[in-house]
Amino acid sequence: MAPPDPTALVRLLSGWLPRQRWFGGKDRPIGALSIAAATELLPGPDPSLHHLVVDVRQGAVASRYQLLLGVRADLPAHLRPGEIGPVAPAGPDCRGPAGPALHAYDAAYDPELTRPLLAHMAAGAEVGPLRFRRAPNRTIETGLSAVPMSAEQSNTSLVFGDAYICKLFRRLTPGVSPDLEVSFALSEAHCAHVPAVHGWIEMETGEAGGPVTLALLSEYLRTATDGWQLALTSVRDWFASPAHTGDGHRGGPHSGGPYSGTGGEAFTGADAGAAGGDFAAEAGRLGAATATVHHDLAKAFGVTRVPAADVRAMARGMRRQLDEVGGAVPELRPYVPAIGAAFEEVEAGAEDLLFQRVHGDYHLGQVLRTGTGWVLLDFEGEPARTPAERRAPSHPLRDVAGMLRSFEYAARFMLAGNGDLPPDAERDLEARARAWTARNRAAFRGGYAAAGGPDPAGHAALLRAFELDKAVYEIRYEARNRPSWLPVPLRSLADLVR
Ligand SMILES: Nc1ncnc2c1ncn2[C@@H]1O[C@H](COP(=O)(O)OP(=O)(O)O)[C@@H](O)[C@H]1O
Ligand SMILES: O=P(O)(O)O[C@H]1O[C@H](CO)[C@@H](O[C@H]2O[C@H](CO)[C@@H](O)[C@H](O)[C@H]2O)[C@H](O)[C@H]1O
Repeated sequence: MAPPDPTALVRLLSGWLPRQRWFGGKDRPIGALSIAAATELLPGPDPSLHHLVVDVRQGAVASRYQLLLGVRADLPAHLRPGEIGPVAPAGPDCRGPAGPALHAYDAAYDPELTRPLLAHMAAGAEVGPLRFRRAPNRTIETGLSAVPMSAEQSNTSLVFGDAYICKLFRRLTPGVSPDLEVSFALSEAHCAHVPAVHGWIEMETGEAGGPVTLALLSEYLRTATDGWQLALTSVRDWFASPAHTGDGHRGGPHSGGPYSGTGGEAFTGADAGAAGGDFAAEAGRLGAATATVHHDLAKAFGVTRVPAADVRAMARGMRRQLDEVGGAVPELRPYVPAIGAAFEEVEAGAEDLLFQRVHGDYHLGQVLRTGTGWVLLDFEGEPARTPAERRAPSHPLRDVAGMLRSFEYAARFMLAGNGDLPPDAERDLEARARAWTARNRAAFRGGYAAAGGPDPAGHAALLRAFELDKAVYEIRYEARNRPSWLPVPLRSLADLVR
């Protein structure tokens, strides 16, 4: 089957792309869209599969996305949710419309078309500029069908049988993806806290920085549950448990125990440790796993002594982001002076620090609990940062701050979901949310320090600045991507700037 008429496709993609969860520029209109590369992966005749690289310009911002484009004469019902629209096959000169309309759709949802990706990786195939790779000393079982994950994601992941998960990066950045680079290095080092990497797909572009990573194939952890879901279950359980004060009955008190607010996070009153679904032991183990991964990252990529001048520059970078987000999100403005003061404190007290590769966008949705322990995922860094920023070494407490924020997020998210409550009930839940957050943050910090990570208590100003910087990032992220979530990070600012 001939490839679709590019003019019609460009028009359809301009309407379809902004509706996709993974499209990063939803807050700006598309100025121009063009197809930078098209590779026929399966000629068909029906269906056919094409790999597209699409360039999008929005004002001064240029971004690049990839798409697996399926084309069929008839679109079965199960593929209709991925429909992009009707296209005519390209004419002989590849421009004019010719023949009856065909259906163009997102082929990530079509197991018939995604199955060959696995076979290509196993064989180390090369199709046009696309290179399919198998990791050294790893096997890839072929013939498995893929089911796309339903999770809300920045990318699209396909689960092949129950053996592999293949993440198709949606937004492409020059060179090797930090996710592949870091996951592969840790997998080769047999780090127990990352899934094994089995293969990847890359594209030769001739640009500096080497081939662009298109996809990452990892071991699928079938029985794992993600940290966000586990944390929400624990908060829900704690919110629903009968009122008690942590004075010893119902299995308490935990207020004198190891997770009772070490590191200046004391809480009183409601005892979050007395609820059935207590998460603190898991939070402690997660802290320890994080310290182990930081240790393995330092071993694999090295450690750099960063002079105080660069630490000052980092604090000024935080200030710049604060001003940008404050300009775009009016609700942040009342907090700008206090947040700015925290960044100035780091700038004023700057000293040399040891930097290394870190996770970069660390939160409860990036960790899975398997039967044997915690596993870390998605070493891509924050989607809104430049590739150079994502790859740059940083202080490991940046990740600690990300996870501390995430405990706060889980409790606030559950709080926000309770609608209008009588004032007493609202006060009670607010106190419970604070108690749960304090307990789990303390447990995580304790586990991290005990396993050899830099002691969070010894770097209080730096950790606070990282947390505030993350909160500012989250406010921009939510304003752009999930406006109904904006109150979640905003409401925690009052506590954070106290
Ligand atoms: N190896 C794996 N085994 C099981 N589930 C996984 C694995 N990798 C990712 N997942 C699931 O897919 C979700 C999204 O993965 P992630 O790498 O964070 O993608 P994205 O970059 O698109 O956010 C995770 O939250 C997790 O639930
Ligand atoms: O898509 P990614 O996982 O790479 O990360 C982006 O999206 C995350 C949300 O899906 C966002 O995380 C924020 O929400 C989480 C709950 O959904 C919460 O656990 C995090 O603490 C909070 O930062 C992340 O910031 C963003 O980069």
